[in-house]
Amino acid sequence: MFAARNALRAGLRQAQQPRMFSTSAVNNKNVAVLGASGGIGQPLSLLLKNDPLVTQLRLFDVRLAPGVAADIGHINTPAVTTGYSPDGAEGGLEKCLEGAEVIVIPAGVPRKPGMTRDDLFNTNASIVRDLAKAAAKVAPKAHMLIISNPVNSTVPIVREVFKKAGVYDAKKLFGVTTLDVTRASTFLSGISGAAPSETIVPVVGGHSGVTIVPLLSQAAQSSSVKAGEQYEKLVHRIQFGGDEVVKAKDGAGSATLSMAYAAAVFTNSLLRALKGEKGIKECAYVDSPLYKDQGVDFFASAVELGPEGVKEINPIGNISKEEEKLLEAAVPELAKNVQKGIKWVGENP
Ligand SMILES: NC(=O)C1=CN([C@@H]2O[C@H](COP(=O)(O)OP(=O)(O)OC[C@H]3O[C@@H](n4cnc5c(N)ncnc54)[C@H](O)[C@@H]3O)[C@@H](O)[C@H]2O)C=CC1
Ligand SMILES: O=C([O-])CC(=O)C(=O)O
Repeated sequence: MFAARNALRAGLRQAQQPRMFSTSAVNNKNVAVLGASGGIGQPLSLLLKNDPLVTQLRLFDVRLAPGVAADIGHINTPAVTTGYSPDGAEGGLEKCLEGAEVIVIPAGVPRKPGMTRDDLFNTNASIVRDLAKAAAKVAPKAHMLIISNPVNSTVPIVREVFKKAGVYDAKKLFGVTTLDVTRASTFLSGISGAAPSETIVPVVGGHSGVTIVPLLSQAAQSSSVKAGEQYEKLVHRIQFGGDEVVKAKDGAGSATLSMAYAAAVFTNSLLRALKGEKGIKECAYVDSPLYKDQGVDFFASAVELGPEGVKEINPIGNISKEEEKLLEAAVPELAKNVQKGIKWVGENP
């Protein structure tokens, strides 16, 4: 009977431990989420509260952030959670950003059916610019993780804001493209039957339609995909996975839960690298030399993360003829997206 009771207690104790991310290291990381009350922001904040590497969790939104923080703050994990709104008692955006080491930005409007990510530019460009301005002022050394679409253009906007403020560090700016990698893994494992955790597909380029280039030939399970129709359908599904969710949500927005998961995974990888863990790689959209000669200042590829952020940008590696064609289509489109962001913020500083 005692044995049974002890087992129950042990089980409960285990159930009460924060799970999902593994680490036992002591840490001290201050993470801010801007746009924390939204479809992505809320589950992302929940997942970050469950990440033992986060010790301070600062939530900002133009609405509801103190409420979200009060709710999440009751979870018995170490992160001390505080909510900030523009006119709240805790102080506004700048107060939220004080001391932030990692700033994750899912603020902005999502797509509705029939829209492209680029259709969000007019609304989201100024939201991201203003949040970046505050970050450049209050937390200039923070790592910036940009989720707001169109990522291909919002990330260059953040760079220009930081450059103008004289605080730009290319190693610390990331467009979060982890959802593309997550989808590629899920969809390929659905075909091959291998565990998703063992199905790793680098996805390079950018984060919209044809700029999303899955390098299926580099996955261990690549031979399970038949050349021709099956390959083309898989590539299309990875490139347009976002549309699948937008259509299914039928006007109520785009991917939020899978995106929150993907951003929490990326943030955890970065936090582990910042505290010195070696050999951590993620695909991310970064200031990259790979296609700069073609006007593409930012490009997603596998990046080794280190204590300063980007440690090394890996080359694309060996790719198939099909993937070469996908890259040929992606690069000019990406160049346009990058230049659009730079031009806009130049005219709207
Ligand atoms: N990078 C990626 O892979 C993905 C990016 N996204 C993008 O993420 C963005 C957010 O999507 P959802 O969370 O679904 O939208 P949502 O509308 O549910 O949430 C956005 C939140 O941003 C807040 N917000 C608006 N202006 C703000 C400001 N100036 N400061 C702080 N907060 C502000 C809103 O109050 C709202 O709570 C969209 O642009 C969407 O396209 C979505 C999925 C994947
Ligand atoms: O499709 C969208 O608009 C949201 C997004 O970026 C994604 O789900 O990949």
